[in-house]
Amino acid sequence: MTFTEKLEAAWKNSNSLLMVGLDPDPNRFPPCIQQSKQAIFDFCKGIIDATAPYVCGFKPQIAYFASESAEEQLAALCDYIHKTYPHLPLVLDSKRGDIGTTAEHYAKEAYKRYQADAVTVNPYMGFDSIEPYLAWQNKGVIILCRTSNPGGSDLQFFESSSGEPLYLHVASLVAEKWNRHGQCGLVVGATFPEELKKVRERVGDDVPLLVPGIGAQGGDINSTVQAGKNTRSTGMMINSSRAILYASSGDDWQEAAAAVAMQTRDAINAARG
Ligand SMILES: O=C(O)c1cc(=O)[nH]c(=O)n1[C@@H]1O[C@H](COP(=O)(O)O)[C@@H](O)[C@H]1O
Repeated sequence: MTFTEKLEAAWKNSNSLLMVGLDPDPNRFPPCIQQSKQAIFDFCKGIIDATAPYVCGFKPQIAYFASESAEEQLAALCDYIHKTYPHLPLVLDSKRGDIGTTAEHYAKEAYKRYQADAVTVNPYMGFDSIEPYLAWQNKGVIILCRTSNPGGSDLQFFESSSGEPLYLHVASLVAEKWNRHGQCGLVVGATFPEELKKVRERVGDDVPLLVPGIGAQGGDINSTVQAGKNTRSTGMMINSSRAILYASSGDDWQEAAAAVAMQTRDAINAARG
């Protein structure tokens, strides 16, 4: 099964476009978790089990694991997700970008070491920095396009001689040239619904969009869904990390995370119509 097929099945069978981001910050763990020798694994496993019924997938952000020398815990979590929730896509958020020979190792890191179904990458170095990921034909490559952060406008709005902003140029390159075997997706922030709409119009129904920026970053769910959904009312992995992970710092942290995940999923589904 390819990443795209797994994602389509997850949208359908889970009836959800919500992706839960795993950004474990030990400073924000509930006290009951903090003493554990593998607190990062235990916290993320608790979040995964609490929110699995409401999501179309999970998105671990590698920096939160690597900064705590917890790569082994990340690998164990990825293994846990695949064994316990084999139907849910795992998107490793690592935003790698380098020359081809190095990118081959970044691809192996994502798809072999961490068993990711897809990985986020930075397109700044162009196609030969993306091509090594495409060699893994069943895997997904989610390419940064119009990011959710304010600073994204510093470069992504830069206009080419034809007057087209860079983020739309990236969208066209991906949809028309780079998207071999239907492997590619794009990252577009929920904080920029106008641009999200333009990207969807540019790429059509079949390029999945990873859409961070609701919850903690303040993106509006209804605007996001109206702008980014495809004609099948799917097409998006709408990410929420902090709003779900840290819904409560008390003993009820799992129940609170589950409640926010369910509410978010339901709000997204209400907007899908
Ligand atoms: O690639 C990403 O997931 C990503 C792209 C982007 O433009 N903005 C963005 O916030 N993200 C990630 O989404 C997560 C933040 O989610 P929140 O905690 O819900 O704001 C972090 O892991 C970010 O790295």
